[in-house]
Amino acid sequence: MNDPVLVINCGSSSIKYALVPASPGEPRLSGLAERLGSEDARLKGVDSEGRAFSRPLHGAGHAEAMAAILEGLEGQHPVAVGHRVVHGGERFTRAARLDAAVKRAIEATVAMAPLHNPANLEGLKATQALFPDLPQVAVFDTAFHQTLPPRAYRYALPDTLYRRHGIRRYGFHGSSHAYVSARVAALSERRHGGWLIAHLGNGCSTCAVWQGASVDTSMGLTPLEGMVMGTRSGDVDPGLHTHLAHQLGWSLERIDTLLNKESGLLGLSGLSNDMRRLHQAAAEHHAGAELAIEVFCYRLAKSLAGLTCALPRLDGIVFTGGIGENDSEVRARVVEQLRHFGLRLDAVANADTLGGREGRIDLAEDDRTPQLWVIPTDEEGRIAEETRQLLQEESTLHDTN
Ligand SMILES: Nc1ncnc2c1ncn2[C@@H]1O[C@H](COP(=O)(O)OP(=O)(O)O)[C@@H](O)[C@H]1O
Ligand SMILES: CC(=O)OP(=O)(O)O
Ligand SMILES: [Mg+2]
Repeated sequence: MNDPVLVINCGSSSIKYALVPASPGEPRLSGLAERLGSEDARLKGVDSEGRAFSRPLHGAGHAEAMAAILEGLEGQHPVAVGHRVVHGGERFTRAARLDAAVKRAIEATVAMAPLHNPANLEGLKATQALFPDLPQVAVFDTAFHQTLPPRAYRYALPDTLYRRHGIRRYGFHGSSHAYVSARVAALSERRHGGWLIAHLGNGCSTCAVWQGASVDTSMGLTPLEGMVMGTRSGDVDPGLHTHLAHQLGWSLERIDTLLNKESGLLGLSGLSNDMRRLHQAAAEHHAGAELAIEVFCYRLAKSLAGLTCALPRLDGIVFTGGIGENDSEVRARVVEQLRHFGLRLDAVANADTLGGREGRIDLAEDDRTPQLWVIPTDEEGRIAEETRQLLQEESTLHDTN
């Protein structure tokens, strides 16, 4: 493998990794350490011979899991490490080399991404200890959305909260929205027009992209705002907090846990945060699962309809993430609820586009009907690319000085 970049995406209870080679055609080593901190912790992935593996990690935390991941990468020689960092505040409009000041800035945003940034910092620490000589780069989820205009990023709150405390919409899943919007512009003759992206994984967000730049997005100050997610509520009445505190005596910590970990698909269904499981249960008429899927689709359609206001022209909608890439039923239901936009779903292509395949799923024949696309996201590829770019620019700068 030539000059690969090791990409680390440290979540609250998992670490995803990929060794991304310089040439796009070459295979990648990749995997996932999941359920960290529990007895069921496991490491799964694909080894250098392309064989799938899965082994227990028995109670491993982030540091032990990272050591196990690196053990599996023995004999590989990454040239750099690119880290996904979820919150970069207003300071980071692009990737940054990890030095002490950048680390302090990431620490300062922990309060705004409590599920994500502490885990990202754990990942940084572990890889720096294991790879002290490699350049490490932070690639921020928020950076792609730094092009939002004030009408999209300002909340209707007193000015000082923004000016002094940075309270505004930041938006997340930037590497995914950036990759997918660039990919659809390369695939469609409509190029860098007006696109809506629906990133539907465990976290879900929508984004309006005009001429390659993010102009509005559903997530906000934190990755809790917007759509229904696996365990996150998305939008609720902001009066809910006071209501729960006054009427039920709930603490802020309790409310935070409710909204981040016990809500969304899990809360509505009372069953699972996993969309596949919900479809199985809905097929057996589980009322909670049916309701969870219905609310999920309706809220997604509503979010996409709202985001059309951010675009001078709607060229199309792209679905991505585990649900967006695989769930033809969710796609069909969302498209049906957006019928006012004249969308025409190709039911056969929709049913066939699964399992990491990209393609168009509409029957639009004229140039006014918005197109519909499925494009598997590649956050790791994008993070590796940005890491490489930054290091190349730094070395060019170095050479000319
Ligand atoms: N074939 C499928 N049909 C429906 N949903 C799926 C399918 N495969 C994966 N998913 C759903 O995708 C979600 C996870 O998405 P993913 O992008 O892998 O998450 P993450 O945000 O952790 O990267 C889960 O809700 C899972 O059930
Ligand atoms: C920001 C965010 O929601 O990320 P994830 O989907 O990885 O939880
Ligand atoms: Mg994913």
